[in-house]
Amino acid sequence: MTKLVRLSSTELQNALKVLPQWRSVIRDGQMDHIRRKYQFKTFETSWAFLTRVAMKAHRMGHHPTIINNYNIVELELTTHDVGGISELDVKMAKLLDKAALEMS
Ligand SMILES: C[C@H](O)[C@H](O)[C@H]1CNC2=NC(N)=NC(=O)C2=N1
Repeated sequence: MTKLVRLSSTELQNALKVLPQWRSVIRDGQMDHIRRKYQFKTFETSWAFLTRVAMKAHRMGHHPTIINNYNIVELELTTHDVGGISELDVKMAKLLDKAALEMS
């Protein structure tokens, strides 16, 4: 794995062009994490998705913050080691969107 670096605002905005449902969240004046809300048909489908999220997180050693409310799942991604958002967050967001699409 290449060394992770914090993405600049421009780099992140470019990366999010292919992740239109993800938003960057500013905290203390700088980009802190990216987040996305998913809505599934049922509670069970939400948890089928979250099972896949958990397996990907375990494999990648990268763990989203997970909020679940029945059929709504909200995920947040940040890279603590760089104090912001890195390529790893963007890579994981793409993988999670692919998994969610397969669950729809
Ligand atoms: C030591 C361990 O691999 C690191 O702390 C990992 C764990 N999971 C992680 N998950 C996320 N989202 N960001 C991180 O920076 C991170 N770091």
